Amino acid sequence: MDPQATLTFEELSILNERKEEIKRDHLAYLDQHPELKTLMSSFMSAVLMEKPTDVVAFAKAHFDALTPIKIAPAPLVIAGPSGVGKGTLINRLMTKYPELFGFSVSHTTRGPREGEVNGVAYHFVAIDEFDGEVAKGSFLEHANVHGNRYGTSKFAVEHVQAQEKICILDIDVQGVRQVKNAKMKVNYLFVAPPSMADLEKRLRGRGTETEDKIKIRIANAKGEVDFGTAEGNFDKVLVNNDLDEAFAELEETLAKLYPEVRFQ
Ligand SMILES: Nc1ncnc2c1ncn2[C@@H]1O[C@H](COP(=O)(O)OP(=O)(O)OP(=O)(O)O)[C@@H](O)[C@H]1O
Repeated sequence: MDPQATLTFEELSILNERKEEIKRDHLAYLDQHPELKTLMSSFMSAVLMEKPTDVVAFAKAHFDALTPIKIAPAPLVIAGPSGVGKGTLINRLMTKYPELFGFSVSHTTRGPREGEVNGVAYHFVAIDEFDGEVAKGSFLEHANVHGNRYGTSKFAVEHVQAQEKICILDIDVQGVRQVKNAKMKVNYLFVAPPSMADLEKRLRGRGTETEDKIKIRIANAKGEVDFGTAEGNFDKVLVNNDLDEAFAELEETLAKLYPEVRFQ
């Protein structure tokens, strides 16, 4: 007898829901491991070319001889409220490990400022072109900032990955939500302030914002910290209290997230 025939409607829907959940989980895993497809199709091609009689022995020899595939390092998102110290930590990283990290070149619809070279500072594009790229799904994330559009294209990130560098994405919480929808393996780090009072002190201390802007940033920070510290949103929440300690913890975190890279 079919074992499912004895289940109640409620049990059946729980079972179906569970099956869907497992399917989603499997698909998410496959999305994060594109190398699996390469491995399996290269094995199948080898089998079909050789047509071995002993497939198991052939498989053993095939996988034993495998040299590690160079896998592009996952980009690193560093998010956190304005003034928390993201830029400070990133500068330190870039200074200490200049060859390990890179930045992607963003697209923008704002005009170039003096000295800004197209393709270096930004890809400067017209609004129509920007919208076209949005429609094509070219952007990992994009936003409107003070009337101008900014976006990080997948291609720009892949360009950094192709140089075997970890692409740092210094983006806000809205950007993080968008990147999470893109099917790309990304590591997520959230930088949190020791307290809101400390955050405010840093923003004022930096002296780059007007009082109104400081107020807006502080008001936004609460929601950002809630999102950043919520279970499952980030791989690591780093509290930037003492800068040296936070940097040491950042290095430890990176060593775990990128076991193939040496951080010391
Ligand atoms: N651990 C720390 N202790 C005290 N001050 C800090 C610390 N980290 C950074 N700062 C100071 O806080 C201010 C803000 O830092 P920073 O500009 O790096 O922030 P940010 O997160 O990049 O901000 P934004 O998102 O607005 O660019 C700077 O003046 C910086 O020197």
